[in-house]
Amino acid sequence: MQDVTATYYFRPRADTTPEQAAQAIVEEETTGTWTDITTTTEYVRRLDGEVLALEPSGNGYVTQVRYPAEIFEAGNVPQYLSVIAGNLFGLGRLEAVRLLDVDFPESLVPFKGPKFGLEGVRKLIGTTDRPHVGTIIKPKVGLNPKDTAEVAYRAAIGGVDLIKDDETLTDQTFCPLDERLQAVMERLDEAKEETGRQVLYAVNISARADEIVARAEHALDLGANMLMIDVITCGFTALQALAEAPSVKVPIHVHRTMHGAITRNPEHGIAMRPIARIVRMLGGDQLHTGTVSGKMSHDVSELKGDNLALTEPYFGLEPTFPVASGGLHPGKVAAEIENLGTNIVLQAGGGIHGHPEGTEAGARAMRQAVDAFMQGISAEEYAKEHYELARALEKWGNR
Ligand SMILES: O=C(COP(=O)(O)O)[C@H](O)[C@H](O)COP(=O)(O)O
Ligand SMILES: [Mg+2]
Repeated sequence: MQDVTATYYFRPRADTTPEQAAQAIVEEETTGTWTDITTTTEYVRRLDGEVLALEPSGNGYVTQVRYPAEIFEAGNVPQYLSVIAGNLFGLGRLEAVRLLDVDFPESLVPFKGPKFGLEGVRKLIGTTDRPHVGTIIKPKVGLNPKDTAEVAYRAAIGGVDLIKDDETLTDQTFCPLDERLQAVMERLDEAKEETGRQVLYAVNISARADEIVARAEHALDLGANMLMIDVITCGFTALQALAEAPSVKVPIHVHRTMHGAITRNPEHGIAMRPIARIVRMLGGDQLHTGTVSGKMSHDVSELKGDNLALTEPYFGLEPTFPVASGGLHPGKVAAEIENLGTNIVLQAGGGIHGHPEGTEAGARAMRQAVDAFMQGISAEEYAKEHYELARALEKWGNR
């Protein structure tokens, strides 16, 4: 397809037929408006949209529509979104509408994608096939730089591959970014001397758009080996600016805080799928897409498709490493890997720092749960000879 196709679920208002509703979407987003107009000339007609398919689904309908590629400005993602996910959400003739997926032609994917991606991050850590284990420093706010670094050190000694800031921690006075980053990197160097393993630390540089690249460069000067961005609150182009900056030579970890306002309602909003595609196009090396068993609301079949969108061949772009996070602990590891496969970053905040014997033991327990799965042994069985895992299962159970 040379053009863009988008798939929507919708429920029409009582006085509107499904055909009229689908047509209202394509007209609003292409050449039409609510009434006939006198300014449409013949040459404009080639930019009309088209309803390609329409069928009943659940309480409403699913439609696939075609938007001519020419109405898009290549490379301008805010403009893409204004078409595929713009005014249509407010149309009164639709009681609810949800963008499920979008398919762009190659001409509209002039992006370079992830600089590292799944394989690049694996190379940095030195893994080939096992899931990565990450931790979010908890409490999410409050610790000073020294204590943050101590928690990071403990997690690194315990065996995590990745340590990250939480989404609300940026550069507040209780834990200034410079001090925190320097302290954490120093302690991670210390851990490396002891274990020989380099651990990534994703420092959250989320900030106003016109400052984010400078903040990233400053963090890199201070030794950052990974950057983190809250992509929905910062905006997609903030990610693009970071990923495309020649000075940014470390992977970018993408958190999706606020996505629930957009993705969660099964009848209205934007599914995670288009967001995942856009984050990959714009250069996110790792992206949160959710868990099958964690604390955040989730839909397993959508999640599997979202992770596929991050990893399947797509115009030669590197795959983005999917991240499962939110309410995970060692007892949940097997279910996550069974459903999501081994190309996954499994993150635990509470599930590591809540271990009865502390962060280091918590990190060991998570790694042991992954090792057990990779060896085809149940967590319960493995726990018989792995004390930290046993303690974790005792506290949280094995599911
Ligand atoms: O801090 C956490 C999880 O902490 P914990 O491990 O203590 O629950 C993340 O912000 C959530 O994963 C976000 O959810 P999502 O990944 O779905 O965006
Ligand atoms: Mg968080």
